[in-house]
Amino acid sequence: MSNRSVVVNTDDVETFERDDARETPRDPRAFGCSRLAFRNLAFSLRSSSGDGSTTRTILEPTSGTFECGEMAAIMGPSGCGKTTLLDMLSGKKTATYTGDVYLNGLPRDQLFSRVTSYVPQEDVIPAHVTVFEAVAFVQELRSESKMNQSERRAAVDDVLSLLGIAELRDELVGDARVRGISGGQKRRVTLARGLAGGSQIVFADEPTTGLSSTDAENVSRAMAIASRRMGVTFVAVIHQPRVEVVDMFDSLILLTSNPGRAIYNGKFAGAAAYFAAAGAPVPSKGNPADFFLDVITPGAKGEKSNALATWYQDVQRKEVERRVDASLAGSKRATIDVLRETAKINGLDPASIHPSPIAATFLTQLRVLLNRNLTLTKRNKAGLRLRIGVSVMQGLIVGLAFYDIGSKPPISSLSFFFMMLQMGAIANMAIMPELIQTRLILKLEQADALYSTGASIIVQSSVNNVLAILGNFVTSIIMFSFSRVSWSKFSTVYGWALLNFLTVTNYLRVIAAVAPSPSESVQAAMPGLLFFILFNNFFVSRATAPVFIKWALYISPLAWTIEQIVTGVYGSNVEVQSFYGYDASDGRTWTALCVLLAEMALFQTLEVFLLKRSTFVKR
Ligand SMILES: Nc1ncnc2c1ncn2[C@@H]1O[C@H](COP(=O)(O)OP(=O)(O)OP(=O)(O)O)[C@@H](O)[C@H]1O
Repeated sequence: MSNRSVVVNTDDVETFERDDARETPRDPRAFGCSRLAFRNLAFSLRSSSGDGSTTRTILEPTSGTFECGEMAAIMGPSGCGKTTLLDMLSGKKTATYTGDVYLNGLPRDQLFSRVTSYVPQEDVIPAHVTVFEAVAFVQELRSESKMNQSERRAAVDDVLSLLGIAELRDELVGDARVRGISGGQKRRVTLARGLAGGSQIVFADEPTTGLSSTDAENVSRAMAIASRRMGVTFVAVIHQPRVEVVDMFDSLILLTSNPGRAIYNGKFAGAAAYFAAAGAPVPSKGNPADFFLDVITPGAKGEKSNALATWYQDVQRKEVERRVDASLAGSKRATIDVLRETAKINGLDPASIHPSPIAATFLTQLRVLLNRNLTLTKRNKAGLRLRIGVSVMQGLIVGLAFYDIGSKPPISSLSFFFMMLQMGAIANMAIMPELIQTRLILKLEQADALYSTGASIIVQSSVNNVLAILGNFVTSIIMFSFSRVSWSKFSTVYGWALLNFLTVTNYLRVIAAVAPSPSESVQAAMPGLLFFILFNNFFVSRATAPVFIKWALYISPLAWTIEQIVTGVYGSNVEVQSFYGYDASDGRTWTALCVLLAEMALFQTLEVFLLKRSTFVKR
């Protein structure tokens, strides 16, 4: 539960010794505590070629258990299925697999993500938030209790201290372009986010990979402290660990590859004796983890992977099955009961814990997301400057090209109005890459049940739309001033241009919802934009369009917008009327308004639908 108050000293991490980790007393009840069991988790890939379909086994059926507060490592050679096993355990695997996972004696339910969190290999945190804000964001959204600001701050500071990053609280997280904290520190921030959410089980994919040995040790030490003090269970995929890192773990699942199979599944402390009994004694010198990996890596000198896999089946498998049976025979608690029990222990009203996969109410989700979005926008000064600069430049270039067009015959100002609409579409294309980049963060956060797709779309589209509208307004004002078209026409022209702008924006957001990458999004948007641009009552009008394609003019937002601008500005001009093939009495203002609003709503709905369905993070 997030109202946990972890009493630690800031220098805990420095003074923390390995033996402390094992002996530090903990009271898991206050923090909530869950156990996990899994039976026969297996994953295969089917592929069809000319000779029919073939199946490649990635991981053979594997079972095991994790007790409350256990530090469990999953190790093995590259490609043996470590991440696959972690993803299946955490419920993050998107591909089909077989086997079962049980939480507290019952099959995983839809509240599983309220008591677990997943720390991915990459640290996906917005660059412009501070370390404190990054952690507070998760804490606030996953919090089960109503805390005031200072309690909240204290709870976040506790977690930062626990992970030894309290002194970084006001530093920006950063990325390749924004100066921020180091890779090892960022790993600890990601772990802090996992813990701040009150997770009882944290799944971590290679939390120490790519770090200096000191950083790797600090990260695993931080996990060990959280595990002992808060009863958090860690299941972590570990690569080539140093002795100091290995020593933090209680248990080990060793897998070999081709295909992925279990070699060992038990206490770390018992592994050496087990390997000795299996005919692979651990040398007295050196890191036992290195030895285990050497001896189970197919192709490595002296490896015994097949013999050890057979040994596992003959000797240890039954014992592991018995552990699974015992775990399933123990007390059975549904996740909602676990959450409510923990709430009660912490002095909260259990009835206030609602059985939804997302802990925060919709209003809280909106508020927290809006706060972050505004903060990020304010801090990204370079981005803001670019937006303003581009808007002004666009206005100046088009304005100069159409200088004094207002004093020319009406028919010649049509291309000016058309360009005004075009500018909106171009400005929108520029923000698509940004939309797609933030989409990855949103998707990962949604997978951790921090907030709903609906809440993120509402906040993201409103903040983006306000900025885009402001930029478009600046461009339009500059263009209009240069054109010297009468200002009395501005509200008509700009009003319709704005509606068109929002419709096209929503169309582009649909594309951004499904496009695999920023560059592909621009390509994918082209056919639709071309359609709008071509069937716009300007290049192709009702007077000139072939009969079989006239319908296009009835669904293109640009066609309706240009018609309304032209009838609004030059309604009684005969030359304009004959060019377009309508007369001023057509007066289809309400129809145009309804078409544009309906398309806007349709695109918005499509975006929500597609974002909910699509899995950008394929596992
Ligand atoms: N959804 C999937 N679709 C296709 N292949 C997959 C999928 N999931 C896993 N694999 C394949 O299964 C194999 C094992 O992958 P996994 O990431 O679990 O291995 P690993 O032991 O974690 O490897 P490494 O240590 O190199 O990260 C790889 O060949 C991977 O490409």
